[in-house]
This record gives sequence, structure tokens and C-alpha cells, in this order.
Amino acid sequence: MAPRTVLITGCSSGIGLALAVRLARDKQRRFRVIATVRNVSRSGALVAAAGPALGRTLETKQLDVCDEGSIRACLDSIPGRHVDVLVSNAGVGMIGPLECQSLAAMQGLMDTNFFGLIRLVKEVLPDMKRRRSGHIVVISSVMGLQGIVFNDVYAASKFAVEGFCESLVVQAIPRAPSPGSISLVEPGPVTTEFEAKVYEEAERADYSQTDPETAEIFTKLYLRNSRDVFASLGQSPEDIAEHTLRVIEAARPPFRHQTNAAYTPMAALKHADPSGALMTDAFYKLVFKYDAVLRLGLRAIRLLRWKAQKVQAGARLLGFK
Ligand SMILES: NC(=O)C1=CN([C@@H]2O[C@H](COP(=O)(O)OP(=O)(O)OC[C@H]3O[C@@H](n4cnc5c(N)ncnc54)[C@H](OP(=O)(O)O)[C@@H]3O)[C@@H](O)[C@H]2O)C=CC1
Ligand SMILES: CC1=C(/C=C/C(C)=C/C=C/C(C)=C/C=O)C(C)(C)CCC1
Repeated sequence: MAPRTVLITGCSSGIGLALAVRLARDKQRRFRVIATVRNVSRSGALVAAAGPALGRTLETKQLDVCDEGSIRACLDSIPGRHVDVLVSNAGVGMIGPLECQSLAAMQGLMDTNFFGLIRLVKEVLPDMKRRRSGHIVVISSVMGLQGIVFNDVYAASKFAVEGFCESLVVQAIPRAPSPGSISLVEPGPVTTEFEAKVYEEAERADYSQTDPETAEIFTKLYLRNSRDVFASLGQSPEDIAEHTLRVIEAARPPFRHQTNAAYTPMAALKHADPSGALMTDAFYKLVFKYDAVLRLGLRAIRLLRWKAQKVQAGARLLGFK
């Protein structure tokens, strides 16, 4: 079978980079990867990680999801504009009290995370419809399902992504017998540059724009808990690449795919109680009342993960895997 052409956005780092390399190094050579970056001067890590796959199963191209012209130019440079799988991955984060964030920064985030997806879909969907085949895979987030304190605008952008895809999926690419033309991958925290970037912004923020109590909750409580959550529950970009590969290769791709089992019960709270009380109450208690219990639980998870890694390393040393 001819390799499937997979176009991925945001491949200079993190999930996009890991996925591009994973697909390009597929042992069965099932994919031809077009790994796109917004800024070609930032493709060094991708090129290094791709190694011998570069120029064979992986090529790099420029694409800025905020620039329709660059999306069109990228698509036009592909023979027949033929893309079998579009992975919409490019995205940015934002944390902190609402009063400390400018409207321009919020609009910039929506432009990347939400309108970036729309620009891509508008460009590839007509071709996919014409061919009656194609798969759009969107890197969403658990925050597309559930808001998290101090992530208001980022969560809103991922909710927008989910609402858009949920509406579009039914008619997107009618192809019997499987309608699986759009899939949402929903990771929890992933240890990439994303995390460092939001913390850097939090360092630079002007907390005089909010009241001292909110500033204190964010800087003292939230940031500490967030670091603990990433350290305990964080997945690697390679993990997310494996999950995304499973979605891409599935005969009947799922519409939604969560990557972090630890998150599923929290998302379930929302559906267990339509009034929202169960979910908001649980979050409130975890943040304000039982934060010591939360931290203890997270520390226990870290310890278990560390032990599991040791056991795995020992097993490898003994030649078991
Ligand atoms: N890390 C996490 O905890 C989670 C992340 N996600 C989502 O995963 C996706 C990837 O993030 P992640 O790998 O973690 O973070 P990274 O910061 O490592 O990667 C983000 C990528 O998006 C690119 N990008 C940003 N703006 C644009 C643009 N306008 N056009 C094209 N590319 C752009 C960046 O390019 P550049 O180098 O030029 O800035 C970079 O390549 C995002 O959609 C994010 O929301 C979802 C759940 C959890
Ligand atoms: C779980 C949890 C917390 C933090 C979650 C975080 C920090 C999640 C980050 C997810 C990301 C970064 C998704 C990206 O798309 C709190 C609020 C500290 C306390 C309550 C339980």
C-alpha cells in the first residue's frame, strides 16, 4: 500500500516533533510525513531528531496557522494537494488571573488554538470531501472537556475546538461504512516547552492588576500544585505520539481519545452530575481544603512511577525486554 501523507503543524518542539519523528520512523514505512514549523530557523531539533528519515519519509515545510497565505502555499506545494491525515497540533498556553492578561494576548491565543484549526480545516476539507477520504486529527486537551482554575482562556480555546469538531464530524467526509473522519486527542499534562513557556509568562506577569488574595492563590498555591501535577501525572511527548499513532492507524478511528487514565475519573464527575456541583465542589476542595492531601497523593504517584521505572530498568538490564 502507498504511504499515507500526514501533515503535522507545530513540529519545532514537543508533541508535534515527537509525532513527526515517530511516524517517519515507522518500521512498515506507512507514512510520508510533512512536518511543518512556523519559523524555519527553529527546525534544528526536528532535523536532528529525524536523522536519516529526513528527505526520505520526512520533509519539513513552513506553515504558520495564523497566516492563511502560508497554509495555502504549503498545501499548494504538495503534489495534488493530497493530504491523507492532517494533524492540527500547533498551540499555545496561558495561565494566571484574568485581570493580568491583556485582551490582545487572549485574542492571539484564540487565533492560534481555535482559528488556526479552522484555517487548516477550511483548506484541507474540500479536497478530502472530493476524494471522499481523509482524517483530521486534532490535539485538543483534557481542558477541552473540563476547565481548570487559572486556565480560563486556554480552556475556552480548547472547548471551542471541541465544539467545532463535534459539530463538523457528522457531515465532514461522508464515507461508508466508517464516519471516523475527525478525531480529538485529549492529553492531560505533557512535559514539553509548553509548561516552561507558561511559567515564564507567569514570572513576568504584573500581579498589581488583580487583588492581593487572587495573586497569592495563583503564585503560592496554583503554581506549586501545577508543578506537582506535571511532575506526577505528566506524560512525555513520545507517549502522546504513540497514542496519536494508534488513533491514526485505527480501522475505525475514535472521535475522542484521552491519553491519561488518571484524568478520566475527573472528567466523569462532570457527566455524573449535570448541575456541575459535583465537579466544581471536588475541584474547590482539592485546591483549597485538601491541598495537603492532593500533594501527598501526587507525591505517592511520583514515588510509584519512579519505582516502576527502576523495575523496568532492572528488567532491561537482565535482558527481559
Ligand atoms: N504540554 C501540555 O501539557 C499539553 C499540550 N496540549 C496541546 O498540545 C499541542 C502541542 O503543544 P506542546 O507540544 O505541549 O507544546 P510546545 O510549546 O512544545 O509546542 C507547540 C508548537 O506549536 C507551535 N506554534 C505556536 N504557534 C504557532 C503558529 N501560529 N503556527 C504554527 N505553529 C505554531 C510552536 O512553534 P514555535 O516554536 O514557532 O513557537 C511549537 O512547535 C498544543 O495544541 C497544546 O495545546 C494538550 C494537552 C497538554
Ligand atoms: C489536576 C488538578 C490540578 C491541576 C491540573 C493541571 C495543572 C492540569 C494541566 C493540564 C494541561 C496543561 C493541559 C494542557 O492542555 C489542580 C487545579 C492544581 C488541583 C486539582 C487537581
